[in-house]
Amino acid sequence: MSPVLLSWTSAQVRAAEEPLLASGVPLMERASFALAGVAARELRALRGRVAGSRVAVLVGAGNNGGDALFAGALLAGRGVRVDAVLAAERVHESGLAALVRAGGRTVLLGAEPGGVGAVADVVGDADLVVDGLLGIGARGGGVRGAAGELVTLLGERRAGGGGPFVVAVDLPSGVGVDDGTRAGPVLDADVTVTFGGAKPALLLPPAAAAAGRVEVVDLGLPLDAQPAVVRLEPADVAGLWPVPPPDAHKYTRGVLGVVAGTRAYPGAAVLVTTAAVLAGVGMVRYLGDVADLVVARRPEVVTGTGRVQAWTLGPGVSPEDAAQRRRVEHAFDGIVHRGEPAVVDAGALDLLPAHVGPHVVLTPHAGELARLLGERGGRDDRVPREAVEAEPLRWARRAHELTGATVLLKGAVTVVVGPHGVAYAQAEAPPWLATAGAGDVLAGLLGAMLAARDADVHDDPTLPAALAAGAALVHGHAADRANPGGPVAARAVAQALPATVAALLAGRS
Ligand SMILES: NC(=O)C1=CN([C@@H]2O[C@H](COP(=O)(O)OP(=O)(O)OC[C@H]3O[C@@H](n4cnc5c(N)ncnc54)[C@H](OP(=O)(O)O)[C@@H]3O)[C@@H](O)[C@H]2O)[C@@H](O)CC1
Ligand SMILES: [K+]
Repeated sequence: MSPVLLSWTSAQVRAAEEPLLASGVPLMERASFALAGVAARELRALRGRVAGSRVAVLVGAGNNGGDALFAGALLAGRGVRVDAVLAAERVHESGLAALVRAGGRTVLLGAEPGGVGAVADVVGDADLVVDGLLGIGARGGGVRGAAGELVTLLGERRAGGGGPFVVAVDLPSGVGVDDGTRAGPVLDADVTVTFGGAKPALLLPPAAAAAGRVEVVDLGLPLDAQPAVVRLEPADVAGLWPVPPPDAHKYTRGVLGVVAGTRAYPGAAVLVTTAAVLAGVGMVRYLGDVADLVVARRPEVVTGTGRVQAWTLGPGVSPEDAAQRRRVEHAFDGIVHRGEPAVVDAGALDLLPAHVGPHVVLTPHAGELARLLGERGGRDDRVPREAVEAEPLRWARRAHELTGATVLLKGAVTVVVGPHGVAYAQAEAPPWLATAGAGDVLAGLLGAMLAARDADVHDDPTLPAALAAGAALVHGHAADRANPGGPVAARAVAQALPATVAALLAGRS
């Protein structure tokens, strides 16, 4: 078992398994053995024993159902009472034979007196459910037919706090495998045992929330293509963070220009500059109307124009404010003509030039992304905020296509897309981080990273996406460090940055 870091699409997984299957490698045997091991471990945790417990196995028409049947057979062989619910007339033949041989019982969904409701009662009374309805062969749109009804009934039980522990086979059934959508009945899981490598749905919102804890079973698949979606882990931060060399001085560590805040929203200026200073940028140059307040709060900040390596533009800026608007537009000059990297947030999103490069990182939330798509795209791009939330990867990609920028879409899981198909999904943010000013801290933190690594950003157009994902990770960890498991104010998140970065660099986080 390894942590979930990389995910591959169903097509990539199929391509990787093909040569192994052709040479007779028993992939299903390995998969179902590992699956049965996880189920047995969970039963022991739940009931204190394996033998004598009750497991319901949900079996779809494909190989996902085959995995579940073989695992069911192994569990039956260990004294578990196994009831297999067959959701299709034809299921994996040798899996079914193995289950029956081992003493498992079967019910055919739809043929039972009492209908789906009666089957839901049997399943609901089990200690543990093995969900083998759909795997990478799922076509999306949720689980269809009677199995979909069963999934809905089981979901209602879970929502009511009841219902058995669910172990999903490969994926929670019903999710969009490659796009992370949940557009119909989905069986939410406590644990997902996924084979070969993770799939995008296990990392991407909104589907990822259905997966529970994800365990990857290594099947030795030759997955050497670029992963579809990546999740950075804490150990990756050291490779991204601009650790100063011994001969560093403030200019080599980067100067970040900040256009943020107005008299009406002065707090954003303080939060952005505080975060950038505490993230260790060489120098912050603040441009705006609340310089006195900024300097009073952060005496390290300088004011007035001058050379910068990167920009953070937009927090607390209203495009109607003529002076701030001019400063943002002036900064875009350097960004477009000299290639200075930039974070473009909030009010500056409305002032973005028609086309920029991936050295510009947009940091919208779903509502802002919907607005940007509506203004810059065609008729099909005019979607409400809810559509962006339902398919964040798709719409972040679309915004990248339309603008050329790297896009960091904020949410409970933050999605980042860049050029050449790179995509990240970071889930570190505790729900407490959904608070005013948290985005300003992220914008300052990411600006500091871009300022210090501006030369590398010129050389590698995919680096801003990695830095943005790294910033999201650091941001989430800082919130946790500021107040583990409880409410947190944006300023406290900024103040936690130095210790958070030190812990991540030392491998203590
Ligand atoms: N990767 C690996 O290395 C290994 C992979 N293995 C396992 O194989 C799994 C993939 O198996 P698979 O290809 O047979 O597809 P799977 O998801 O079981 O079902 C396809 C069936 O479902 C149906 N169906 C589709 N959408 C539907 C919907 N919304 N609602 C209802 N039905 C729907 C579809 O019907 P159709 O739409 O075509 O009419 C078809 O009949 C994989 O996830 C893993 O568990 C391991 O055994 C070994 C190692
Ligand atoms: K499944």
